[in-house]
Amino acid sequence: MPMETLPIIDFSPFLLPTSTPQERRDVAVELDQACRNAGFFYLKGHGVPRDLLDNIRQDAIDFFKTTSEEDKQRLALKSDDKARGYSKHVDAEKGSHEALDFYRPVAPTESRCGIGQGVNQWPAKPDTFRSAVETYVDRMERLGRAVIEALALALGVDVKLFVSRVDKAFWQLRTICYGGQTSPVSAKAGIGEHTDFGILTFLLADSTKGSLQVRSKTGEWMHADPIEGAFLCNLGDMLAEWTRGAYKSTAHRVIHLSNTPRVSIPFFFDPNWDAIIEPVVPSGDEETDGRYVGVRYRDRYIGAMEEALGDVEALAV
Ligand SMILES: O=C(O)CCC(=O)C(=O)O
Ligand SMILES: [Fe+2]
Repeated sequence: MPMETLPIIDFSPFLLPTSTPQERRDVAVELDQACRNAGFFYLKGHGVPRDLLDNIRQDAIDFFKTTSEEDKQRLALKSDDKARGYSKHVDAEKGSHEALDFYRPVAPTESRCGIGQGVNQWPAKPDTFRSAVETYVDRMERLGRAVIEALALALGVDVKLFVSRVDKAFWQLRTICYGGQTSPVSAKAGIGEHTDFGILTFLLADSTKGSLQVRSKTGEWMHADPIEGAFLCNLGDMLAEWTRGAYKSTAHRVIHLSNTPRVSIPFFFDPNWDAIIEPVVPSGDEETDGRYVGVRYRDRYIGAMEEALGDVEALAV
């Protein structure tokens, strides 16, 4: 299936204070359609300044290009939190990659930290990395809330209720590097087929084509190449839960075959750590109703992380 089948949505009329209610509604309807059909769309006119995108992308590229193994290991995930820091995922079948991950800080609730609880570990170099991440995250949280408002408008549900579940979003910012493939291919670079488990993912990536693939409605894999200046967005399992499956949390994977590395930066806009995610749309279909009974986001997150951590090579204590 050609790439054009993923919709490209201009979000600017929703953000502009001068837009009419109808113009805002039109954007909301476009988003709603994309969420019901592909579960993936490109978002342009998002209002995140270009220099913020360029800065974080360049710092992430520089980090992976110049950081020694020793310095990476100093940033390795801590054994309690298991979330924030550097990790190398090695999986011969699904593909391998390395990542430096940042999360909303969460204070430990018990005497010792648990999974997902802790503070970020910042690399010393590039020295602009921390401010690039913090400025970017601040803007991305605003964008995430604005998209949620648009979806609430389209779904005809209480905006305040929707926003109250994401106003302290447990965001995750991953910086990922897929190694360049040598010939013959030694360790396959990539990430196995999965759905994201949060609400919305906003992907920023370098210009590499042909690596990220999305499962289409008919079950075929299609490439989702970057469009400069636009985010590639997809929905996570929590949004499917909210809408009783009307919105699709679509499977995707990365198979990176190029001989140069690829750097990608997904921003995961997830619910508040303690949010209970219950469907917000009325039930209608007796067959599917039983499947959407509500989940506590934190429980879902911890379950998903325990599974994902199976292929992490080393954890620091
Ligand atoms: O690297 C990419 O393009 C996608 C990464 C991804 O799907 C994920 O981290 O959940
Ligand atoms: Fe993903």
